Amino acid sequence: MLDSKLLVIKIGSNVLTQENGLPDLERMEELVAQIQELTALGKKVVLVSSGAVAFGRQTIPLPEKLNPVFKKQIWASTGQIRLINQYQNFFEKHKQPVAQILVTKEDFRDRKHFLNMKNCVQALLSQGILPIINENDTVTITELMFTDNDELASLTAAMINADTMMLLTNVDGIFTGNPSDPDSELIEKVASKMPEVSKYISASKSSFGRGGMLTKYAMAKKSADLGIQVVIANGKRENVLGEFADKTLRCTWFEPQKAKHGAKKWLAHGEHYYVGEITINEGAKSSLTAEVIRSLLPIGIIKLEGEFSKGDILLIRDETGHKIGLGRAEYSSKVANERVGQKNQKALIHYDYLYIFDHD
Ligand SMILES: Nc1ncnc2c1ncn2[C@@H]1O[C@H](COP(=O)(O)OP(=O)(O)O)[C@@H](O)[C@H]1O
Ligand SMILES: N[C@@H](CCC(=O)OP(=O)(O)O)C(=O)O
Repeated sequence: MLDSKLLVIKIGSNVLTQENGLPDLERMEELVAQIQELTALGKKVVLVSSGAVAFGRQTIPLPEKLNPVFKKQIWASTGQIRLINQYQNFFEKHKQPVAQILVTKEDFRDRKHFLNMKNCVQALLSQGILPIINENDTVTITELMFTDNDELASLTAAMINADTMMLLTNVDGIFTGNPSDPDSELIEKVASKMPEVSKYISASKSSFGRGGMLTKYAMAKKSADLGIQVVIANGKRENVLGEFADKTLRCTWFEPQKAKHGAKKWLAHGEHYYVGEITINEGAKSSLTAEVIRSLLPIGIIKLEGEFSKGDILLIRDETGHKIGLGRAEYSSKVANERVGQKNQKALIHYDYLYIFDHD
């Protein structure tokens, strides 16, 4: 494990609930105390916490047949108050001010929104205030939803250039089979050149979780590729954060790759957020996938689809339709359409705002 200065800690619903579904306030208070110990060591922490729905469900009984969307909205909106109140009470005992940030997927799509959010988190951290982030569950329904808070944590870690992301759940990490099966072993390290470990992961979830281990794995892998070390560990474990700081923690650790710079990290998560699509010719493809990557000029573009503005994310495909990367538009689709295929035109995607997918 590597040293850490700025970390995103994600706490899953299961960590904060007991088996009977009631909030596990003792655990929550413990984790708050441990976060304070990390802060005392000079580390900066951003918390991504689930638990709103689980806390709401406990206090607001609803008829079985009520529309599930309404149920989620009612439990999330009532539960989030309880969740954040508990955090505030526990952190107050350590004289630690906290802030609540509720976000949607839209906030990560638009680069201006994204930068506003990033600046806000940084401003809070610079004043010694601990941000607690959750999804704004009352307005995010279906396609507006994050897969789960593991995705939100991973976007947050990329946004603030965190060096570490910890996903705290109710198992010690990724096992070679069902974690409750005594023959299953914990996978302690995941490196980029290792064979896929996703084959071990079943779609089963713990009782109150949303995404399951598969999204945790996918998000951990993506973050590690961007240069962020990732730890999947058991948030129910005594002194989990202390052991992390001492580098003695039993967990699954994802080795980070060479760090990518900020804008590329934003783009790397843009696969679900692109507004337009461009198809490029073979010459442009070899130039973009070469060792020394160049900007994408209109001469290499064959086709443009969708209406986009300057700053929007575009998906890049080759002539066979294969997705090869993402980039940020330097100008609108209106201007781009006038320049397609032409020589001596300004790049539609600048090198600094280009993210090429790993190709096999
Ligand atoms: N190979 C595996 N190793 C570890 N956990 C697994 C594996 N396959 C499935 N899981 C399940 O993933 C669950 C954790 O994911 P999830 O329910 O989303 O938790 P959280 O609420 O903390 O986000 C574990 O409780 C476990 O049941
Ligand atoms: N935003 C939701 C959390 C959804 C979620 O991703 O839960 P989990 O899989 O436990 O991290 C809530 O606060 O209830």
